[in-house]
Amino acid sequence: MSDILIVDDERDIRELIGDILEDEGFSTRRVGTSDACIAALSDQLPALMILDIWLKDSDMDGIDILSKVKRETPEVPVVIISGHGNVEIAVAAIKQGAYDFIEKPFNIDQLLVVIRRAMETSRLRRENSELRRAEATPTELVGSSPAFRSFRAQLDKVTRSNGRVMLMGAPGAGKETAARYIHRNSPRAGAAFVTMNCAAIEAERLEAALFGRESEGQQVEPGLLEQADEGTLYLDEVADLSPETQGKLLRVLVDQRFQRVGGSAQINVDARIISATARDLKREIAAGRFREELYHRLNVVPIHVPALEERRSDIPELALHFIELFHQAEGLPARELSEDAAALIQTMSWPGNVRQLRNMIERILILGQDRGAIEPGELPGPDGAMGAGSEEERLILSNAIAHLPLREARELFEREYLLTQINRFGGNISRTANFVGMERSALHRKLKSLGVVTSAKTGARIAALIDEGEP
Ligand SMILES: Nc1ncnc2c1ncn2[C@@H]1O[C@H](COP(=O)(O)OP(=O)(O)OP(=O)(O)O)[C@@H](O)[C@H]1O
Repeated sequence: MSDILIVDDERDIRELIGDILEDEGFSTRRVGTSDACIAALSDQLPALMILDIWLKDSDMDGIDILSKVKRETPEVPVVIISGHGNVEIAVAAIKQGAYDFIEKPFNIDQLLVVIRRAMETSRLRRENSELRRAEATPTELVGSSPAFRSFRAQLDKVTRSNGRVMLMGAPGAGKETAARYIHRNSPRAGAAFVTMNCAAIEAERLEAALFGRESEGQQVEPGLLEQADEGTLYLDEVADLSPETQGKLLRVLVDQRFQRVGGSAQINVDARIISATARDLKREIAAGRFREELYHRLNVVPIHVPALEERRSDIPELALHFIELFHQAEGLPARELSEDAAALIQTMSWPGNVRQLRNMIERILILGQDRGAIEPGELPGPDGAMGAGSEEERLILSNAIAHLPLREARELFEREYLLTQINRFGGNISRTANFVGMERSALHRKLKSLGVVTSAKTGARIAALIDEGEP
């Protein structure tokens, strides 16, 4: 049954609204002050709140309560009751996130219509966001470059064990995605995957968040560790834990059990811990910012998550994957990637890694053409590109290539040189070939042999061929 919290300082109005709603099959809780309202909210979140703007004998008025609710639990829809002549305030409340307002004196039908609509909208919004979350979480890890395959092989190995894993990699490289992959393919897949962002949590709240809370006569609030029982707890950005919270976490890892805040019983849980960091923890330890013992406890199996620059040939395949994802989930146009665009995106710099690529694709699909292949002109300009070949840079590179005796080093420079030139010519293979004095087909072959994919569709196949050709 849907629970509605009614907040009004006038008893008659509270009781009237409450009785009407109960007749309609809703359950209600009724309070007259801001303190009672806050207590009711922390006791249990309602499905909807009806809130009077003016509250006598209260520390907070309706607008203060509204902003607290929208900040802390935005999923609870709030319908404002305003007195006659307070419409301006009610409109301001809507701007702050209230769903709608009803003006006193109101008629019952109008009240019921607003409430039913608010409930329906909030249900749809909840379903949509759950759907989106499910769709935004890839069911597979996309990538077939040698670097990515060796990374995936390491993940596959640890899925079978139960050991703690530390994922180290640049922002947006796919650490959480990798952690979810491990969980989903492990014997723990049937239980929860719970995440805690260590950078976002304050030291005072960590204990309650991690261990939960209980008090006499009140409900027990299980913490993240308990929620992850038999499943996996993902600790994101562990390097950002304050020294104090590092100590607390270490204690749990050592003792393997804990007490809820306010409770006395020892609780044992079986949660696998996977942690992640974008920072160099050894350096953090040397600088005295991270506890070495915690590092060793968490870092049982270290896995490096390769940045996009270490696996450029995966970029077109990932771009196509995101086009398909946004097409399926959001109805955005299902476009192709032109050969030139596929070449160009491999030369760009991607400090935000897969997330940046994903955002770029989303932006292009929203703002760009409705159909046809994505062309280099739709990609971000030189600012988003790798050092786009100044004349001086080109000379340095070609001199280096001309004088380098070692084949491997020569290939490396050649690759960088060719990438720079493709970038400079906006991904246009013909113009690049012309400039570097090669036939177009020869340039294609050369790029393939250097691990640069010139066709998005065949990208995976080519990467596989290159991989097989490697020692
Ligand atoms: N191999 C992959 N295949 C498909 N999608 C991926 C892959 N790796 C990452 N993504 C997508 O890229 C985005 C960023 O990935 P994720 O959140 O896992 O990165 P992260 O390294 O945990 O980021 P942060 O450093 O900010 O915590 C997500 O939308 C994720 O779905």
